[in-house]
Amino acid sequence: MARPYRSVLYIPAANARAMEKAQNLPADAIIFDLEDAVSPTEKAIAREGLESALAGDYGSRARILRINGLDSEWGRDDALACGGQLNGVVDAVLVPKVNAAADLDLVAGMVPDLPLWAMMETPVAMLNAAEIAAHPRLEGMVMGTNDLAKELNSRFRPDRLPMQAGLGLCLLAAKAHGKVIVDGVYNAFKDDDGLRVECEQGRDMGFDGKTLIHPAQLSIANECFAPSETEIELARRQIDAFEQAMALGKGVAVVDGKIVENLHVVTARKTIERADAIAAMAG
Ligand SMILES: CC(C)(COP(=O)(O)OP(=O)(O)OC[C@H]1O[C@@H](n2cnc3c(N)ncnc32)[C@H](O)[C@@H]1OP(=O)(O)O)[C@@H](O)C(=O)NCCC(=O)NCCSC(=O)C[C@H](O)C(=O)O
Ligand SMILES: [Mg+2]
Repeated sequence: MARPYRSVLYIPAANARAMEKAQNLPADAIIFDLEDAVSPTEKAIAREGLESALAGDYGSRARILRINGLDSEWGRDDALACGGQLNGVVDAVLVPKVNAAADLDLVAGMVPDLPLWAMMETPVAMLNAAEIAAHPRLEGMVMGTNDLAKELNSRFRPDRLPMQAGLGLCLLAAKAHGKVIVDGVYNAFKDDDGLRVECEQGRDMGFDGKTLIHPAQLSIANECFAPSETEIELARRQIDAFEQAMALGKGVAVVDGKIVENLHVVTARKTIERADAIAAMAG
């Protein structure tokens, strides 16, 4: 059963209180951030505190550590820590500003045992999305829409029109290679309506979930990226109707006036699997 990634919460790795609090927050995954959310003066101290902080009880929440880039003065030590003392308390390593598959090779060499994730947040990464997604150590992609907007000199719009090309290229690449992909953050963390619009857009495009910056954003992401009761009920009826049609020697069923073929049953089964995985996580 695939693990859900509806809500992926960033926490600055220098914020001990927030890291402890997260052990009881309803996030599917947590990104402990050593990069942008931690000031240069705190980076080494934050890294040193992670071994005990991450050994806390995070339950079934995936613990993903975002390291600094290898071109920074901290990145190499971050990566070596993931391959050393943090191995065992980290579930995956998130590499910022990946431009090409070769960037992942460098981290893979320093972190032999953990799955890698890639921040997709530069124009060249959008153009190289297919080779990045194909990397054998890559488990998932995270859209970095703030950095991408900065690089593109694009504006933030509710419809995210300027982002669509990049989002689409990364989605296609992730899906083609069977990798997880989560959408970028919504900066206005007190604007629930705006967050919901962006979650629904990302969900409808095919993203697995959304990265978040504040606990107040969790419930909306969890709701939007989970199958609704109506969708689960429809999926069950589609499966039943198709099985009955097959038993009668037919290849097609009709539910609520719409055709149901084998491919729709595949989607219906995925809906039920997602609902079961979410229920298993909650239980
Ligand atoms: C945005 C914040 C700085 C706001 O913090 P604050 O003013 O402290 O918020 P609150 O007072 O409302 O906090 C209430 C309680 O919730 C806890 N809290 C806050 N944020 C988090 C969190 N992210 N995880 C867990 N817990 C959190 C506070 O500790 C309060 O607890 P209590 O004391 O018990 O009341 C802050 O939310 C924050 O720092 N968010 C994360 C920012 C971050 O990580 N940014 C970097 C990642 S985004 C990025 O880089 C995008 C990407 O790369 C791109 O390019 O797009
Ligand atoms: Mg970024």
